[in-house]
Amino acid sequence: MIGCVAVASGNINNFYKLSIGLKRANWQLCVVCECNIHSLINKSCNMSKGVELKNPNLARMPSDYLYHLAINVANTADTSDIQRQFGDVKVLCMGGTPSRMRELARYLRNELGNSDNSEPVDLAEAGHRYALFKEGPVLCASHGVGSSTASVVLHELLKLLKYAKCQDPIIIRIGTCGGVGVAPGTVVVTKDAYNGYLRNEHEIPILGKRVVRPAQFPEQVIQDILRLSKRSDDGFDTIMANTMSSDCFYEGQGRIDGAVCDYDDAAKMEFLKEAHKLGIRNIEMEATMLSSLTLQAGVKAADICVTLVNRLNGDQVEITPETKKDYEHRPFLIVGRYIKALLGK
Ligand SMILES: O=P(O)(O)O[C@@H]1C[C@H](O)[C@@H](CO)O1
Ligand SMILES: O=c1cc[nH]c(=O)[nH]1
Repeated sequence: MIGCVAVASGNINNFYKLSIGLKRANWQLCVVCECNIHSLINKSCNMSKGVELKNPNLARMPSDYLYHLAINVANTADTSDIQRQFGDVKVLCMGGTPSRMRELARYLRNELGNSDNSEPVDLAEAGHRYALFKEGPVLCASHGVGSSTASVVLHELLKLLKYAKCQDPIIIRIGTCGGVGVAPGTVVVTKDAYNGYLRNEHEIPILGKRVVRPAQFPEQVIQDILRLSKRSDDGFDTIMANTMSSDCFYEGQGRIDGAVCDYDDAAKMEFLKEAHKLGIRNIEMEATMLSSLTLQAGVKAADICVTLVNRLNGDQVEITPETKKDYEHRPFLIVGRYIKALLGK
């Protein structure tokens, strides 16, 4: 019955997304009322409270060692110690480098009115892979470069949020990217995430099979973020757009300045223009995985990235360290405001 609604609309893509969504929750009522994938995502987000991960195996594990974070959940039946340490978390911020995440933790400390002057403590230091800082109800975690490193820490952080019984947490990536037809320094809040085949989906091999999952971010969150950003106040544009995510910074993003390249500049430009036609205004390396994994987990998420270069004009990131620092700070402003509004500060 529900399948008929989507097929009759003539949009197979939506039908496929709905059928995946239906596996995740009882959405019958929503589908009858409205057959729009974005409103469904938003409704699914509004419905969840604690983090209910759809992995039945977790319930059978007496303990769980979050290996890359070096955090031990010694007793999954009684996680009171984890709840004491992380139970108040409302926002998980993620970004590539440990130093930027430390910087963000410092910035948010100030914004949230905490006068503590001590150095933020890396709670995942013993894992020697990622950095994890906590500033009140905000976690700031580094994820490395690309979906493969980011997905490892995201799986573990989602489990941490579940064990800590965090209520309605949101995960926000704060990153850098290449722009497609927008001025460097523009902040892009991702709507739909496209993979390197220019498909709005996340594709991964699982058990030897090609698994394809939807890759969108909840529009309500995007609108809330955009409402708090104005060019006249900020001095830069913050826009909603689609994002392409690649598994490689060089060939995967159509650069001609990698160690190898067997296409020419014209082919690169044709590809970038094709991406632009799809509403893609930035290219980074995590959005499809982040949107897809958080959708599967039923946790709200957003991706806020500043463009360092306009790829229609070139491949090299040539901005000065000062400009880079200034640009990297822009998503901090946006996310800081959003977090303050979320926490009612
Ligand atoms: O969050 P960051 O700025 O590290 O993310 C982008 C996407 C890749 O991970 C990396 C490539 O330089 O930067
Ligand atoms: O062009 C760019 C710049 C930053 N990060 C990317 O992934 N691509």
